[in-house]
Amino acid sequence: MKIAVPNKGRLHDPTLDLLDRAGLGVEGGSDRQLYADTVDPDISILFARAADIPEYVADGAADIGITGYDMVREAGADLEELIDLGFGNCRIVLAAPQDGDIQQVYDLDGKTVATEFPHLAEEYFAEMDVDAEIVEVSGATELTPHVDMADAIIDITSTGTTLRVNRLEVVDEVLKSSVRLFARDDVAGTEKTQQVAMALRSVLDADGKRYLMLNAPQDNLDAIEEVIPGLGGPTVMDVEGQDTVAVHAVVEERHVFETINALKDEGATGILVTEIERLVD
Ligand SMILES: Nc1ncnc2c1ncn2[C@@H]1O[C@H](COP(=O)(O)OP(=O)(O)OP(=O)(O)O)[C@@H](O)[C@H]1O
Ligand SMILES: O=P(O)(O)OC[C@H]1O[C@H](OP(=O)(O)OP(=O)(O)O)[C@H](O)[C@@H]1O
Ligand SMILES: [Mg+2]
Repeated sequence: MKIAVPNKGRLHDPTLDLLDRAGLGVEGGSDRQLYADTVDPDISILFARAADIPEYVADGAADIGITGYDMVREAGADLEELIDLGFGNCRIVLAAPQDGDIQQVYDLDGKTVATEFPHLAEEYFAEMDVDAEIVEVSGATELTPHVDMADAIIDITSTGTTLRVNRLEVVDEVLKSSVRLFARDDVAGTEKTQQVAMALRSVLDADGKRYLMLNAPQDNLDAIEEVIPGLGGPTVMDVEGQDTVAVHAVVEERHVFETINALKDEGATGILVTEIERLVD
């Protein structure tokens, strides 16, 4: 099984970090390598440009891939989306100079739009029934309206800083994107793919959760259980030869502070809070 992973850019580090936390750490450095092994002998990594990953997976150079949804849509690749990995959140937007003539997409009939996403742009204007000329650029798209190359752009925004600095404003949203795990249809259902998906999901599920351990007086167990919020009932274990039970539970990080205070009030002792690396159901 080969997983295609961004070789550089902003998606590289978070992707390797996520694989590592999922127990699929990449062996050896990843600098400028094309292939790398993981700790699982059956799983290797193919490093590729984020934009090329959809095609590599579709063509069989890799089996599954991690990249932005925008990249998959731009490539027009027919891939199955398995998990939203929750990072690389951004929007592809139509943007035009602030206080200019372009107030809405329909103002672009007969006008020019610069973008690194010509395929998405074609689809978008076809859907809007607007006849705009699309100019493909390979970067610094935000400059083009100021050098009379284009009347508007279709580009990525997340914080909005780049648009603001370039005196552009959003006219319409074309696509919402985030980094996701994709698979070719014929491998989406295999056991190995499902195992990788489960491992990645277990890391996401553990995010923001804490493991709580404590000792509680046996006769106050009901009150103690009441205090521990949600996420499936706590695990209770007898402590031999004592009137005390050990209680373990998974708790949302944001509830830890109030929960500990409430537990103390109910007579809990030896309270331990630890991080959770993975949560497999
Ligand atoms: N500002 C951003 N905020 C959040 N996600 C982003 C942002 N810019 C890009 N992305 C996501 O990351 C993906 C890859 O962008 P990135 O800039 O890392 O690649 P790249 O431009 O090809 O890298 P490089 O220019 O170094 O080759 C995009 O397709 C998008 O899904
Ligand atoms: O809304 P913002 O938070 O400002 O982010 C948007 C910018 O981020 C990306 O560029 P990136 O930083 O990847 O540089 P690049 O053009 O070299 O890819 C994107 O192409 C935008 O220019
Ligand atoms: Mg970029």
